[in-house]
Amino acid sequence: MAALGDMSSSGYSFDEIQSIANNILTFTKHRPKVGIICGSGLGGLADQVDDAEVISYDQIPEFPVSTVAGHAGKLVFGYLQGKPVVLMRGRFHYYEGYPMWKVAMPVRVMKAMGVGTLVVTNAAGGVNPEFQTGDLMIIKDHIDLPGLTGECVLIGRNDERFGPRFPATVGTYDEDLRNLAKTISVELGYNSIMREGTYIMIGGPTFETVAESRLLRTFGADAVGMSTVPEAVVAKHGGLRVFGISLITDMVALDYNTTRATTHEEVLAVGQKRAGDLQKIVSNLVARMTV
Ligand SMILES: O=P(O)(O)O[C@H]1O[C@H](CO)[C@@H](O)[C@H]1O
Ligand SMILES: Nc1nc2[nH]cnc2c(=O)[nH]1
Repeated sequence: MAALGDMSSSGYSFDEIQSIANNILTFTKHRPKVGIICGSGLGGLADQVDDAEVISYDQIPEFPVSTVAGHAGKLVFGYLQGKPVVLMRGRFHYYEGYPMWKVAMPVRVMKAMGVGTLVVTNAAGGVNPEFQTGDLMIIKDHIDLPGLTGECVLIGRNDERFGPRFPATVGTYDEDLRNLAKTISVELGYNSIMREGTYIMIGGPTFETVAESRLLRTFGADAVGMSTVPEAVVAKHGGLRVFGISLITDMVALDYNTTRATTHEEVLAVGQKRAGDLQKIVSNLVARMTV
């Protein structure tokens, strides 16, 4: 194998991704069909995985490590509601200093392991003034702010085996899965907290100023965070079905008459309090999706 990461701007080659996936599969008997990426403080879903086999990221030579509180840095293989899954307890963020391709590299590894559906979860700030802390938002669409300004995850040489040079991103978030999640949330009595909207990715790690929050609202964003979009873009590029859901952990400040400032501790605390609702939706969704 060539030195890993030779193509520094575009990441691991197709063969390298295949080899990383094959290496990981030697640690587990499971063969996942659904990949789930857990957002900040939302890794508790892993406790519901049956027959779990856990691999630390630091056991996998080519994997980055999680450096953010609330991201444990483990791959969890097993069955969720009878479906073979792999969960990432801990994702990688651009602000940790990883190049964008590396942030989303695990999605290609998941695909190489046989995953056909990606579920992404995150903690996000509410930008839509009608939202409240603790709401859940099905992601209907996203705004790739880094991508629009030259930091798209697909920058670099393209290997058509990963996907086309100029991929469409319309319809990234699968409509059938979104409808199924809406049905499930009604059945579970979550309609009063369930929203649907547009997630905007900022690079972070700074939380938004008031002026920036106003700008994000003007752009049409309903929720803001520092993740998810590169993963969803790489998944769509590779032909995966994608479902995304945000837990609104705080409301951004849209006026200057506030002394309130978002902290990561607050994000984790709300995550701890409300993660159960998000986990119920995701586990019921996985139970009822075809794989
Ligand atoms: O998107 P996840 O990983 O849930 O994390 C969110 O929470 C952190 C900020 O508190 C940021 O990393 C933001 O993106
Ligand atoms: N305001 C805000 N809240 C968050 N909660 C989780 N991520 C974010 C973010 O990027 N901004």
